[in-house]
Amino acid sequence: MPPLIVTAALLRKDSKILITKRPADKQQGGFWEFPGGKLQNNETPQQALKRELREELDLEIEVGAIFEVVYHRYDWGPVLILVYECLPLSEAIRNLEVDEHRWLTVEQLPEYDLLPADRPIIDKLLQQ
Ligand SMILES: Nc1nc2c([nH]c(=O)n2[C@@H]2O[C@H](COP(=O)(O)OP(=O)(O)OP(=O)(O)O)[C@@H](O)[C@H]2O)c(=O)[nH]1
Repeated sequence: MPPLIVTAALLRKDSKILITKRPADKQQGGFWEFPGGKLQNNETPQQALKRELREELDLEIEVGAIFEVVYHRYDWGPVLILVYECLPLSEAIRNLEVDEHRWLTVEQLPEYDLLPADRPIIDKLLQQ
């Protein structure tokens, strides 16, 4: 089975990174993650990220360089996660499709239950 292509934003502000909590009723609900989502139809990854951040958080972003690519097999199938460096273009965030959001230092990330596929991303951040 080909992997599900997913985009995720490494959104940085004042040396902190944004994580969001998946709603309980969603697949893998209750886990924290880097905001983003699946690629739709003809979208580029950058377009998908911008759309997802708008839908989930009412936030406009600038998408920068790729930070990491993660291949992970869940029991329901594989995902390929494209993680991009991103910057917020405004201050306010609304929890439209997420339960909560937090700005964390890299050191705080391991204290949160992030999705299993995100482990290599956290490790890379900790190494830098
Ligand atoms: N956005 C995001 N997805 C992740 C991360 N890590 C990870 O394993 N995933 C997986 O990638 C998939 C993303 O799907 P999603 O359900 O969030 O995407 P979406 O918003 O387009 O979904 P929907 O339109 O069905 O609600 C999920 O299976 C999720 O488990 C992450 O850090 N960020």
